[in-house]
Amino acid sequence: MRVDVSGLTVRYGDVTAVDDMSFSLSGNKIYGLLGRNGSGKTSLMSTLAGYRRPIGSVQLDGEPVFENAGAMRNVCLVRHTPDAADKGDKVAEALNFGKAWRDTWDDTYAHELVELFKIPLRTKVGELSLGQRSALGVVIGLASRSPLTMLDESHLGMDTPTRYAFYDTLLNDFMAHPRTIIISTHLIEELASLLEEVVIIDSGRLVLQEEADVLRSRGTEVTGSASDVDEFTAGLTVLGSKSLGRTKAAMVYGTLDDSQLIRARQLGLELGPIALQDLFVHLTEPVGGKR
Ligand SMILES: Nc1ncnc2c1ncn2[C@@H]1O[C@H](COP(=O)(O)OP(=O)(O)OP(=O)(O)O)[C@@H](O)[C@H]1O
Repeated sequence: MRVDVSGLTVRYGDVTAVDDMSFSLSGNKIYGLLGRNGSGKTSLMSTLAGYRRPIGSVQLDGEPVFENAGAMRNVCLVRHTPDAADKGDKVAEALNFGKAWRDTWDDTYAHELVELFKIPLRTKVGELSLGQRSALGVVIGLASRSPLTMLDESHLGMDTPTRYAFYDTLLNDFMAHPRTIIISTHLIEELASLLEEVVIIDSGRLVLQEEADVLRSRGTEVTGSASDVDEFTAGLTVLGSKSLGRTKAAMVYGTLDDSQLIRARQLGLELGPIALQDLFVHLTEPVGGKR
């Protein structure tokens, strides 16, 4: 499903959560929506799901989503907890709700996932542990097979092995059933290999939208003897560095030109990729104010 956002603003009283944002997603990819706390991710996704009237325009496959039941049936937004379900409902009832609401729902898959994540079907949603509630959200998101599926930090409560099982499951299911999946997360490195395209927002504004590989290629880790690394990185944008004895590794932002690559070779420096997480930190406003 294609997503077109144009001049979108979301306000809560005096607070502008999304500020005149425009972008398009061509669809059928796994997108990472990255942004610091309070940057507007949830507000943006709620608007994409048609939960609030947009100031500006939000179109899914060329149709406005707000007050458009047909378009909304093609969207599944899972937040931190499965809000589709009443907390007094049992898990099985929550799944039935998903099935009733979504034409693309795969009930057999939903029950496979419930088993995989060991979610007790007869327990009330409100009585699940945090991790089980997160897993239920993820089950609803995946089994919905919605053309636009948005997972808003929905895996946050899962422990590490469960999160890794979720990442594997997500990728396998996406490959079998390509659709537009938008995931917001603060655990960027864990998810980085799954993301095909990245949208970074900050203070309600779009910072960049880029293929994940292209974004990664914008940074380089330079490793070698501390003095050589210092010489090489003088005048470059260094995002951070770490030292071990006389060896130093510095993260450099920006593409290196041919002469810099030759110099690196002359100095015997090792050049490697940089973590998406480090680029993200650089591209968004630091804690405490402007860079
Ligand atoms: N219901 C609301 N009423 C008033 N202000 C709100 C409301 N929801 C969000 N905001 C404000 O809008 C801004 C964006 O919040 P939003 O939840 O969209 O950000 P987020 O990127 O999802 O944050 P986080 O990563 O912390 O979940 C914040 O300043 C927040 O305080």
